[in-house]
Amino acid sequence: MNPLQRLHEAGQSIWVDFLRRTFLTSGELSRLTREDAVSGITSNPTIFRRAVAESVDYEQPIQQLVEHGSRDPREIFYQMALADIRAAAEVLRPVYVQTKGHDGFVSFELEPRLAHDTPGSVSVARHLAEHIDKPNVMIKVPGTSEGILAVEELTAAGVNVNITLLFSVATYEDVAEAYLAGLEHRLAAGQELERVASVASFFVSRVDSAIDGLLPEGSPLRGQVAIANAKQAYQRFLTVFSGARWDRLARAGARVQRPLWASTGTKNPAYSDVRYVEELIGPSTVNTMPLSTLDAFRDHGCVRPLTVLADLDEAEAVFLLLREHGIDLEDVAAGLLADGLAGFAADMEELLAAIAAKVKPARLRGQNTPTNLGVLAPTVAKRLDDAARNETASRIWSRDHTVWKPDATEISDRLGWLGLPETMPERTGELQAFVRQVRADGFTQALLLGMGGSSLAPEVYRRVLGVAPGGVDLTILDSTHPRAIAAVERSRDLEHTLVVVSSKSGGTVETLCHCDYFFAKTGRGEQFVAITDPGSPLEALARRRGFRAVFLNPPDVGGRYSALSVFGLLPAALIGADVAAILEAGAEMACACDRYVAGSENPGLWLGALMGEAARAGRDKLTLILAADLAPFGAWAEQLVAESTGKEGTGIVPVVDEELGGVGSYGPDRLFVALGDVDGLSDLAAAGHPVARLRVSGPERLGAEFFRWEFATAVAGHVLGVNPFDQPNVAEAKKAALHILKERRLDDDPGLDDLNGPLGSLGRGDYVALLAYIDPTPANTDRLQRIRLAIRDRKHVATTLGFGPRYLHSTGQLHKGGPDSGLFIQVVDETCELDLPIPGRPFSFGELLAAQVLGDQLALRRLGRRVARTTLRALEEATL
Ligand SMILES: O=P(O)(O)OC[C@H]1O[C@](O)(CO)[C@@H](O)[C@@H]1O
Ligand SMILES: O=C[C@H](O)[C@H](O)COP(=O)(O)O
Repeated sequence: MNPLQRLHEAGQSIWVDFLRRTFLTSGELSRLTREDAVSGITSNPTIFRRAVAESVDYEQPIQQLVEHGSRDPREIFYQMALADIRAAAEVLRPVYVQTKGHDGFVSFELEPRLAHDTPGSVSVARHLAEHIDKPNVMIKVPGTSEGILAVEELTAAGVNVNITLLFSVATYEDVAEAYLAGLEHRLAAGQELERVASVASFFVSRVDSAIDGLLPEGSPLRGQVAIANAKQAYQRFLTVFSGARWDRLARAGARVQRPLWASTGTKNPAYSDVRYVEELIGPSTVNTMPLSTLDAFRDHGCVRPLTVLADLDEAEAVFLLLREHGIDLEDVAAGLLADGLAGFAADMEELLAAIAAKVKPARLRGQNTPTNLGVLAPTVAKRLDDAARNETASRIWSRDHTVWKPDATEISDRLGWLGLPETMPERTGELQAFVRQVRADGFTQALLLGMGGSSLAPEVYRRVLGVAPGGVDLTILDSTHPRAIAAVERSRDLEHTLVVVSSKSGGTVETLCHCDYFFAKTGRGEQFVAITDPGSPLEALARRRGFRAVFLNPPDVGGRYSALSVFGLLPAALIGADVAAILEAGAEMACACDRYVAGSENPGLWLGALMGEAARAGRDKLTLILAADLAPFGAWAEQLVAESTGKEGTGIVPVVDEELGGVGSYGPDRLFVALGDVDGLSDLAAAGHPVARLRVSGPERLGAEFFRWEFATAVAGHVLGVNPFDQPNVAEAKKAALHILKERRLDDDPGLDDLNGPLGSLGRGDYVALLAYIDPTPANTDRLQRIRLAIRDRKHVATTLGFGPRYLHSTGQLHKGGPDSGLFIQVVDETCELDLPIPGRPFSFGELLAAQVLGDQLALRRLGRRVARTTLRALEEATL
């Protein structure tokens, strides 16, 4: 017999304080049970943290779980850990059977966050016990006062409990009392007692570590207190589990709650490495040992039976002396409990972080491949360090509004986008069923009416993905130009067109006017569907008019953050896109942006830090260079970035669809971000412009890109110190336009301007925004694009192009709230012979558009911004 076997013979159960997958699968545990009389296992968050972080055992299981759709590190942890616990329970089952339920247990610890939550502990422990579904499993509950209350309830419910983190004899007694009370409940209820088992994990070596530090160097008390403390606990055990009260329970089949000596690995190398085993040998006890202690004891452990009962007088003397030193063991125990919980909590967090780092699927790894961040590299690196220190990503995921502003208004109720990849899969069935019915009812086309956040993502889906077999063709209308409306109307078979009215607020004037216009044309509610927030005026209108359906979106999702909500996904479903795959891609990116993924590994955090720091360093022209198959994504990202960051006099000016030029075309105010496969950036990088490349593996990855940019924009807002979820200046132009219409002030229009002055005013760091209130045809777009490039190359300033009123719901916020560096050139029709009335309104579409031109001009002028009005032809003459 080796010393371990002799220890077993002396009445002590030997458990190992260790767990790892290969420990089970290699047959090692099984060998230990055969050769070393090992009869149990304990685990805790530290053990799991080390198992995952310090071995390769979990690489493959994690990848497999990810492939099966698991994303959340916590969920992955439970899947893996519980699989291990079950497997260990199987290995130990023969012991359990042979000992008739006395031994052969595996312990799994509750998360430390439940330590002060009795109902939470009870419910999670019961759930775990049911879920693991093995008779020889114990759930570990900490010995806090709330934990002890849970022990009573759990015992009464027949759950095996291992009470952990016990340092004080008084607390030990409370624990034993809770166990007895739990058994008595069972007895009173006529339930069996025999299958209920429990151990009380009394920690040993940690007590010496704490007390030794309080004693003077060379004190003979050093290294004595932990064992004396445990011996006292054993004395209490003998008392509690004897006498009439216990006998009554024992007669009904109850098992004693065995003291388990935990923390028996020697921490102080000056002490014997088997000290906390040799000194505490006795019947009805368990010693859980780390593998090193197990090996040491097998090698040179000495079994003197009943050491736990030896030298009790000395133990008493130790306590007296301790008091003379003014050390209160109860205080020390309380501190050790608090430290123990904090340590396990930290290990749990680290464990989840380690899982998250492995979860990130290979295809999202290395997403951030900066060609050359040049001058920005140190500031971005510093920002990422700060983010790690301040737990920025973690706080964003915890929806902590103070990441942005001390006031929660329009922040706390705007963070729903973070959860969409997780929550929206529930609704895909509903969306697809709707589309099937629409098709079955003969609709072959769809027309989406919406502005900004309610139309830009649908437009990206439609233009990037096309219409799949089984989908309906989708057109988006976000112009009030009469010719654009007439063109849309002409291009479709209205009778077979489903009209999607999309507005979060349900009060956007353009959308409601479009809705009235097309409703008057068809008069059939079943041709219409609304997407809106619960309780909006559009919901009421849709119900009044008998729309075919009303899709209510979660109200905590802001318009420009709604691509992965119903606002984006219903239109995507209509064109036959694989909505589940879009969300899957979004979920992968959400996972890559997780709180546990730090620094440059976190695609959203990294991009946000880059955009924000670039803007702070004067490189506020975020120039997006998109691969051809992703080009339509630019308009969506433009709204997201501009409307989110352009406020309080700061902001990022997104520059999209500006053809790539030579090095000389650009000033030092640019940051280039390339998406997908694009060439031609090396010269810019070589010339010192910061250039970042984001890998996108194909259009089907749109869901991931939406999420990446949303997260990045939220981070950029944090870096700039603004609230990225409001749009405080949008109302100014809206109000002005409605006032003009109400007061019939269209005749006050100041007319056209000479462009020489404004163009001559352009300086370094400025940008020119072409605001086109003309028909947004491809031909007009081409002409405006040529003008942009000419201005850029001649004046070395960034240029943007937006059609009105569409841009009002996108970059309009930035124009008014952002930095005062824009020159705004409104491009209007020379004449417009066509106008369209709006049913039930005292103004036409032509008048609405004219009022919007004037309204925005007034709003810009009031803020002292440079604004000029011209026609396309005059602009060509002035610039080409
Ligand atoms: O979805 P709604 O409420 O019609 O709003 C459309 C757009 O208008 C804005 O509120 C700006 O006017 C955007 O933020 C929004 O995306
Ligand atoms: O149940 C076992 C305990 O968690 C373990 O023994 C603690 O040991 P430590 O003090 O070495 O961390």
